[in-house]
Amino acid sequence: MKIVSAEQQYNADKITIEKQQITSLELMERAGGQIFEWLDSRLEGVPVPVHIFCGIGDNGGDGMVVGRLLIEHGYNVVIYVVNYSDKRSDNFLYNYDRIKKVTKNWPIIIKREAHFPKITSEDVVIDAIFGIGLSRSPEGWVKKLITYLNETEAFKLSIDIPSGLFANKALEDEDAVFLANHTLTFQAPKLAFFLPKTAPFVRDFEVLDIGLDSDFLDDLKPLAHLITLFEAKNLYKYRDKYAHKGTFGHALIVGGSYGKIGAAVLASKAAFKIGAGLVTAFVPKCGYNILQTTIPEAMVATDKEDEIITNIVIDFEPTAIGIGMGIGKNKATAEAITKLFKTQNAPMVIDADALNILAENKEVLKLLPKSSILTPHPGELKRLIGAWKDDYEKLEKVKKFSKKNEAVVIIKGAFTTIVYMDNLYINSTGNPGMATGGSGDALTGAITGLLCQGYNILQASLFGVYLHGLAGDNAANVIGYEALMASDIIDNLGKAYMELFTNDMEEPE
Ligand SMILES: NC(=O)C1=CN([C@@H]2O[C@H](COP(=O)(O)OP(=O)(O)OC[C@H]3O[C@@H](n4cnc5c(N)ncnc54)[C@H](O)[C@@H]3O)[C@@H](O)[C@H]2O)[C@@H](O)CC1
Ligand SMILES: Nc1ncnc2c1ncn2[C@@H]1O[C@H](COP(=O)(O)OP(=O)(O)O)[C@@H](O)[C@H]1O
Ligand SMILES: [K+]
Repeated sequence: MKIVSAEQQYNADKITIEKQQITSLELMERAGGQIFEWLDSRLEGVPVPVHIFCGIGDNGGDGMVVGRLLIEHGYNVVIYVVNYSDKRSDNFLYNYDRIKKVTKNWPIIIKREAHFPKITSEDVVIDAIFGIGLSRSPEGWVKKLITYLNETEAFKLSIDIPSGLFANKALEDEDAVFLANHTLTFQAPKLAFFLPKTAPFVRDFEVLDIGLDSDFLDDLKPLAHLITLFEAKNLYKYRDKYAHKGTFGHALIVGGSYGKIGAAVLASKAAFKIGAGLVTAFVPKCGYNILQTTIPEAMVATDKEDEIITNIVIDFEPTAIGIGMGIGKNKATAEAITKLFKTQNAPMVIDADALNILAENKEVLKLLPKSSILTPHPGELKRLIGAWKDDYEKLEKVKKFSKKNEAVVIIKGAFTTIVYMDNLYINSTGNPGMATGGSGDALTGAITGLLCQGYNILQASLFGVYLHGLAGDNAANVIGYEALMASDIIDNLGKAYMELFTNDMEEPE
């Protein structure tokens, strides 16, 4: 699914109006109508008090449409005009006027703090104050209104975007943003919905299809792609009936040190569970028995040292390499990585301490093989590219890094973001239960296992992150967030694959 900029959204509106020969009022009616239907199907006629706060732009116009439709259907609605300016949009004015025809209760004008209404926890608050047209952070009494509404315990629904957030620009004042329980956004999600500083204001969101011109949307280069079930399914490579284990490659997992052999175990298991044909784990000597007993399917090669990796010697040609989990930052280990970079041609997934070694030794970074995949969490990323002033600068810095090194960078976290050259991809699966030791090791193993099966570096990154998150979601559905451990993610990878096609297998009605 495409994530578009505010400018692209305005262009899509404009082109749709031209091509479908409709007025912007008709488009607004469509948009407001969708919000109404969403509400009506949930409220089912129950007249809970609904307070709609409308700004004076088109977002406010949407709010007026929703208000009118709710009133027409017998709901208990109070509409407010958040009158922060006298420059009311035409669409707003027209829909403001139409309220007169359906009720004697004319919208209440709010111009100062004294006008703020009482809201109870039983009420519904709809935020139609600012949409994607916000040009600067709300100030004065409008900011106070937003803070006031945030403090109420009512259910809070934002139309298009929580007021105070910019669709694709850094947040200026986090105290001036509506804190929505749910956001209903038009046609395409906004980038702000996925970035660490702004996503918490959106919480849950749904995209409402308002029928904008599909040719225009298909052709445009979006700000980012959201990876959903649809995209994941398209990535899947079917298995040939006559395939043999050689078809699915040989993964080399280089990980572990004394006390952290489990990292290599998790990555090796994940490589198998995602479908690698063969897996060899390269570990310090102390890991030999552990690997052989925990994963009998894996082959094991060991370093000459007992506790750390100092020289990676293997007697086969790996299809892909996953490296870094639990290896530590010992000088000899850094040297072993340098040598591996110089001698190996297989694509590599570089994680954890291997990333820290890269960050601390710019000479090693220079040797980073082209077409590598780096999987930093935000802490590791900061060490690699330096600090950033906001989420947008971070993404620009990572794009630059990706281009310079021809590498895929996977920024892990909620809404893991995959950066390749100038392109951004945002993952839609995963949950806070996955914030647990070892889940990153499982991801590295999974991506390595996909590379082994012929997925290219971008495909393996996107598909691996999606399946890893989906497996985590499946696990959380059964055991909850708290009990979830990295092994549960790995155990659910098979189910995640199957879920890709669950709907396809259902009998047509
Ligand atoms: N154009 C269309 O056909 C459609 C537009 N839609 C709605 O239109 C919205 C965008 O509408 P607008 O472009 O009118 O913009 P908004 O309604 O987001 O409005 C903000 C208005 O206030 C002004 N403003 C911005 N920041 C301010 C601040 N801090 N203090 C005071 N004033 C400020 C802006 O100049 C703008 O006119 C979308 O988010 C969506 O809800 C939908 O109805 C779908 C169709
Ligand atoms: N709140 C969250 N929502 C979704 N995914 C998460 C969340 N927290 C962590 N994850 C995922 O779990 C993994 C954690 O990786 P990492 O931080 O490297 O952990 P570790 O080093 O313990 O293995 C990443 O894939 C990340 O995207
Ligand atoms: K809004």
